[in-house]
Amino acid sequence: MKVKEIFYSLQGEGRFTGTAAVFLRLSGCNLKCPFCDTDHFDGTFMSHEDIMDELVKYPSRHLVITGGEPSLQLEPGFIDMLHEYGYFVQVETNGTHPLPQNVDWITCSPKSKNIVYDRVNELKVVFGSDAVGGNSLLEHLSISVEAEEYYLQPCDTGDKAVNVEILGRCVEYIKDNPVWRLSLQTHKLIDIP
Ligand SMILES: C[S@@+](CC[C@H](N)C(=O)[O-])C[C@H]1O[C@@H](n2cnc3c(N)ncnc32)[C@H](O)[C@@H]1O
Ligand SMILES: Nc1nc2[nH]cc(C(=O)O)c2c(=O)[nH]1
Ligand code: SF4
Ligand SMILES: [Mg+2]
Repeated sequence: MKVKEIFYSLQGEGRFTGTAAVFLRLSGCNLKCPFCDTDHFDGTFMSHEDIMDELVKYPSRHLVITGGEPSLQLEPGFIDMLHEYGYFVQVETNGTHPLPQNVDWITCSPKSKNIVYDRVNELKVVFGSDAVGGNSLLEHLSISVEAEEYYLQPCDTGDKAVNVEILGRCVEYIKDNPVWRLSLQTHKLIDIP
């Protein structure tokens, strides 16, 4: 697989915020979101065994596979291998391409109408970027995806004043639509990876 980076941190977003987690960031994506906060372009080709050797150096068995778009590279056999080593496998996906069925937790953050899921574990919608239609991206995309948990994550625009304005609207939106919960990118707040 083409790997951008492997690192150890706390899950900063959504349901497992604050959980010590190993991150496997895979290279490449099929979308070009204008607000994307991640460099996922180059990378190193690694075998499943090479990746496993890196992951087990860290004590947590919560693995977050992200990217880029991990669904473009993940195979069920690799998830089986992770399970044999005791990992709980959470995957961050844009939802445009199916994931192996043996993934433990799907966190879907849609940006396109072409979503292959009717239901995921966690829906995490980026909120408030003009580039994605302002307030409710889901309404903008006119898709419906069911989930166990629903999060709105204010868009990090890189401009503090704009971020504050987006956060204010996000809070008001959640107060009016209480199925949603706030997901802050807490790793950025405390300056960890
Ligand atoms: C970099 S993406 C990689 C996984 C997958 N391609 C996706 O989009 O879900 C990881 C998470 O960061 C979120 N994200 C990306 N750019 C963001 C930004 N500027 N502000 C807030 N969240 C952002 C995405 O929506 C996604 O939930
Ligand atoms: N700490 C931390 N938590 C995260 N949760 C999802 C991330 C991602 O880039 O997918 C991410 C990330 O980049 N860092
Ligand atoms: S789908 Fe995810 S990784 Fe790809 S460009 Fe959008 S936010 Fe970035
Ligand atoms: Mg990130």
